[in-house]
Amino acid sequence: MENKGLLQSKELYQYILNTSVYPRESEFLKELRDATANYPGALMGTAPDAGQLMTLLLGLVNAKKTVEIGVFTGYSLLLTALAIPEDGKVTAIDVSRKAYDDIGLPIMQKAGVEHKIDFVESPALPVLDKLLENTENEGTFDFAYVDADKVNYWNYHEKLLKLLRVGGVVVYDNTLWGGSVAMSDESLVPEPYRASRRHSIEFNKLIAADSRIRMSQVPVGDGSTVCVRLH
Ligand SMILES: C[S@@+](CC[C@H](N)C(=O)[O-])C[C@H]1O[C@@H](n2cnc3c(N)ncnc32)[C@H](O)[C@@H]1O
Ligand SMILES: O=c1cc(-c2ccc(O)cc2)oc2c(O)c(O)ccc12
Repeated sequence: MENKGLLQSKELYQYILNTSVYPRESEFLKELRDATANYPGALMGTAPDAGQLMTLLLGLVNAKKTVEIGVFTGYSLLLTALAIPEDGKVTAIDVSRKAYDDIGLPIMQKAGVEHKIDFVESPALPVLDKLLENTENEGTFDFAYVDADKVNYWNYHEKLLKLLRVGGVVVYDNTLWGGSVAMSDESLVPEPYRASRRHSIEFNKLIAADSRIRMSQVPVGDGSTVCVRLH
């Protein structure tokens, strides 16, 4: 497979996938990953090692009510739906449901988890605002996953902290943005990474200074920042 990781060698990343990730990956997740491989934008899918960390965290917090921003074909959505209980719910938000309908939905149905998914086709900010309009939603979400437009990560963070319960977890994907966040010379940054890079750098600074959360920057996949709401 192509090197989607940030480690010192492709071989080391492949070793981790082959030894620790793929043997434990659900057959439905593998099917979705394989089906996504030839779909336009395939590189955007959540990396399987980052997905495995999400599954671990969903279990640790006994996640039942969750929200996801950025679905694409649905790798992270499927692992969430598989991890939550039968009466759990994931509100899945994406500006377009085409990739989900083309690839993910039939696999969700086969996996028997479609009933746990509430897909909302919309930009995410107004959906979060709508959730917050209903004060009963405040502090009730166990888990959130953000894997969409980098420019809005901080806006998502402010709203998600209101929706999460104390002890709830939010995971932000792509926070190392292909390693570009640490490149001192802008001209060395590959063109596709340039536009979002400064947003990721700014977000990483803000989140590291946020006293409302406990956090860890984990170098799985393209960088996952794991945050726990403290109070
Ligand atoms: C990196 S992909 C998500 C990958 C997905 N988590 C997975 O595991 O395959 C990013 C997605 O975010 C969506 N997106 C971009 N901007 C958005 C916004 N403002 N609100 C909601 N979704 C958005 C895109 O349509 C795209 O499908
Ligand atoms: O172009 C990308 C690439 C990724 C990406 C890179 C490496 C990984 O291990 C995982 C994902 O993610 C993207 C993304 O989340 C996005 O919103 C746009 C583009 C890309």
